Amino acid sequence: MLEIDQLTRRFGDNVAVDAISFEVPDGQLTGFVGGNGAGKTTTMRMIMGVLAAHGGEVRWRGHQVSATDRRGFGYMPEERGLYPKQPVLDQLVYLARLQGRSAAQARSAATGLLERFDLGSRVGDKLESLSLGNQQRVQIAAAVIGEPDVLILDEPFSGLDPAAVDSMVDMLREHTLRGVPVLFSSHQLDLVERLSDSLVILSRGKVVARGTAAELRTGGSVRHRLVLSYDAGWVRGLAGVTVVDVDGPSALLELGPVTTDQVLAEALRRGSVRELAEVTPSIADVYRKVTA
Ligand SMILES: Nc1ncnc2c1ncn2[C@@H]1O[C@H](COP(=O)(O)OP(=O)(O)OP(=O)(O)O)[C@@H](O)[C@H]1O
Repeated sequence: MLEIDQLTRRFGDNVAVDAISFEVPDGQLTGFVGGNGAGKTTTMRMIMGVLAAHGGEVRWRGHQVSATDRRGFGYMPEERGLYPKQPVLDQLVYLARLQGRSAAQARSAATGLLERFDLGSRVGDKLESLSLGNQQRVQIAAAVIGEPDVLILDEPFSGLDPAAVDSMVDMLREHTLRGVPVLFSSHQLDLVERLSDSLVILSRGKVVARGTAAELRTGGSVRHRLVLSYDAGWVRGLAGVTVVDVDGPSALLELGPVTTDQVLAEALRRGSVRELAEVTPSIADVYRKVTA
């Protein structure tokens, strides 16, 4: 398990990452979400040691992470790490050699990955000659080629079409099955909800929510949608109810001490009721609420 404990980073007066703590459990895909400037890239850079922390620490398997540990971490940086003007195969072979593979092993691992990503015919091409989506695949290949102990991926899915996302996720799942903790950042909440075993939501340098998608969805107050055959404005005066929204005959409510039976009875007393149902918030709803 990778543990982030009270990690802090300032740039001048700006506290970009403010004493954040969370875990990236073994064998899990942890989605790291937050708006522009929330501090995701800065956190990942501190995890990788490319940026110094001003407080807190990163622990790997219970001890403070060392440079040697980090050599076993696969990293896809925001600025992407590969050389645009070099052939893709050569770059992957070079990286695998740095991880201690023999020339033959490195070549076979690199070729295997490129073939898997449908780039078998492009191995000799310069990176910059590939489409952006294919460049992205090669960047991900570079992060995983050393069979890393940990994977830190900054926006790995940006620019990928849905089929490419699925094939990347299948590949990442092979690493989580080996027990590897994977932390990936993304702005695509639907994707994060679908892929992640757990989520960490960052806002203005602080962790504002974390847990599985199910925990986050049900952790907040449960809401109910009430749809009437007449105007729902009267619910504003109903004791024990917080009115989130009223739009003509429909209302979104958070029930306090009052029960659904009581709301239903009151609504029926006034006219007919079309619907009273519990509403499960989406991760996007949860995100909007915790980052507001
Ligand atoms: N090298 C730097 N010098 C000064 N300020 C920086 C530097 N790097 C990041 N920051 C600031 O730190 C804050 C966090 O930025 P960071 O890039 O970590 O956010 P992010 O969540 O990755 O955003 P995005 O989703 O836009 O990539 C921002 O206010 C940013 O301007």
